[in-house]
Amino acid sequence: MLSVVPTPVTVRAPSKVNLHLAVGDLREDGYHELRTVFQALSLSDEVSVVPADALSVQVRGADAALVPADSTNLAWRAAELVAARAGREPAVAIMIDKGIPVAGGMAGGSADAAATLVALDALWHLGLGRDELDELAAELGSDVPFCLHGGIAIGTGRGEHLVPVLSRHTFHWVLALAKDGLSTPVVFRELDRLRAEGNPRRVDGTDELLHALAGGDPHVLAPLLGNDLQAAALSLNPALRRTLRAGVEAGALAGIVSGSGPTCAFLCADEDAAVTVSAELAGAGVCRTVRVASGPVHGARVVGASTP
Ligand SMILES: C[C@@](CO)(OP(=O)(O)O)[C@H](O)COP(=O)(O)OP(=O)(O)OC[C@H]1O[C@@H](n2ccc(N)nc2=O)[C@H](O)[C@@H]1O
Ligand SMILES: Nc1ncnc2c1ncn2[C@@H]1O[C@H](COP(=O)(O)OP(=O)(O)O)[C@@H](O)[C@H]1O
Repeated sequence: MLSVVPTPVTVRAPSKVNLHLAVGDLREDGYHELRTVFQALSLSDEVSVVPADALSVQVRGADAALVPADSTNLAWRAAELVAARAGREPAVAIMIDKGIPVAGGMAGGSADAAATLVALDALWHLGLGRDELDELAAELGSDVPFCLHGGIAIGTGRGEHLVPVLSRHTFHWVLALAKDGLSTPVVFRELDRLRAEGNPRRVDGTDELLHALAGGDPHVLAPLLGNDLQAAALSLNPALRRTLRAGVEAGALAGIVSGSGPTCAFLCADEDAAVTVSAELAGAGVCRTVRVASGPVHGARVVGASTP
């Protein structure tokens, strides 16, 4: 008798860089009020789901050993959440192909959570609407809604309220991945400590930055990039100063810490410049490895229902 092998559904989800990240006050719920401009980058994860007897997570890729393969994995939590919403058992095997650095400030776990929501919506033919997916995403983490949407967006609240920003231009980046990750809550706490002690400089408004995005000239955009968490990430990992300097010396237009770090993101003039900067940075010995990426790219999206 022929047995039917289930076909996996595969979803690709992007990483992100915060072009602008203004951190406001600490709220009573333990989160900080944010205003941020996200851009989705081509460095991405792929998540495949297939029916199974019980829920499981497997992770592949260079950083796989750093990712929990249990119920603390954000993809696992996303599967439980969609299953509860659909009133069914989360009986799926989840395979994560990791391209996004772990604990790097590039929303890797959030990308996997967003990808799992989209994959299970497709696998189980749930027909969840945008609003429902957004609501589930926001329950999973502050960055998950953006990983669903992709593109460029302004995020407010704890980052989950999104307004899309239209841009017809592609920007080219080099990412310097660090040896060790930084914990997001620890970086926010360090910023609170620095602010209690003194008055670290805060980023300006976003008007000029949004204008520069519309114009598409990376030379205009470069000096407008800013991140309030950068001072905290540098305080916890002072070696990042050297990485930031090396990227600019290698020819990048500007370098910033991505989100809570420690990945450093360098904006380059064009694709050729990004390749040159990445080669120089790789040889400078200031980071674990380098990647070239571009953005904006789309959010979590089905890329295949392939035969295994
Ligand atoms: C800083 C940012 C910038 O985009 O991203 P990363 O650099 O970590 O990727 C985000 O705000 C991170 O979002 P995400 O990683 O989803 O964080 P969550 O799981 O929601 O929160 C983890 C912890 O970070 C702190 N947190 C997060 C968001 C926020 N607006 N204020 C906070 O203080 C809280 O201590 C919270 O418990
Ligand atoms: N699917 C996942 N991918 C990566 N990390 C995950 C995942 N699920 C849970 N984690 C945990 O979340 C932590 C933060 O990871 P990540 O989302 O990559 O970084 P960041 O919050 O800096 O963007 C990791 O150290 C890991 O323990």
